[in-house]
Amino acid sequence: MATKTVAPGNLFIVAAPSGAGKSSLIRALLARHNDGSMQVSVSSTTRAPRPGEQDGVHYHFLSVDAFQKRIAEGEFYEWAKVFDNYYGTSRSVIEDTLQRGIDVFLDIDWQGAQQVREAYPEVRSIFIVPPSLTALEQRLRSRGQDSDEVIAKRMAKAQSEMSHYHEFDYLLVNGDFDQTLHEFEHIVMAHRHRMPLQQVRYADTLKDLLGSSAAFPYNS
Ligand SMILES: Nc1ncnc2c1ncn2[C@@H]1O[C@H](COP(=O)(O)OP(=O)(O)OP(=O)(O)O)[C@@H](O)[C@H]1O
Ligand SMILES: Nc1nc2c(ncn2[C@@H]2O[C@H](COP(=O)(O)O)[C@@H](O)[C@H]2O)c(=O)[nH]1
Repeated sequence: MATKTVAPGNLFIVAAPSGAGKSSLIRALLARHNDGSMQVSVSSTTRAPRPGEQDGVHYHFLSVDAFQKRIAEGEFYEWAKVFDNYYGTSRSVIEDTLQRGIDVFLDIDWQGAQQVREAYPEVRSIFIVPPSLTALEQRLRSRGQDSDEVIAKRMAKAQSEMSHYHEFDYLLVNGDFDQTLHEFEHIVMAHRHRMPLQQVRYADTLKDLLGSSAAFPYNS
């Protein structure tokens, strides 16, 4: 019997200065598409878990020795040192997941994004910025999970991280969360269905105008 071939999934990078809201946006998008068609990659890190973070769910928490051993064994698709800790994406998980036709989101920094673009030119990358530095600091504080020292370190790095925005395919300003989520979803759906962004943006209007004859795979 012939085996059914599955079109590979799409790979997306979502990067932002810490606290701009990329994890929240990915989480919200996945909640809207909870049919198993998309997944966020669980990175490995040497950072200490935050309160409530679970090993294998939020990150795979590793010692520095274990992380370096994995670097030497070529287990990471990309890795980088961010805020004095190592972070990396598992090669086998990404390749297997894409192979099964599932879209994968990488919540990674600009250094990792550069490595992924080299390895996988088809990747689409989205950069998220906050509406202001004041809002960024407020978000880091309201998240309530990092010490003043950690927040100061992340704020000190924010502008140099944002200077890489032009390396990305799309830029989103995360002011109003729901609005940004909509824009994020439009980008993802346009890429997934190989449609021009405008066509996906006007999906609801076209559905109203054309009714059931509008062949839209996109449910907003
Ligand atoms: N548009 C928004 N308006 C107000 N608050 C927001 C918005 N988007 C996200 N937040 C809040 O900002 C905080 C930081 O968001 P989140 O953890 O998603 O950031 P992040 O970019 O993933 O940070 P990190 O890189 O440190 O993981 C959270 O408390 C989140 O609820
Ligand atoms: N290059 C990579 N960067 C990563 C990865 N996983 C997370 N990150 C980035 O690190 C910072 C800090 O994250 P936090 O959880 O400590 O707040 C943030 O910019 C993440 O996007 C990774 O696998 N590779």
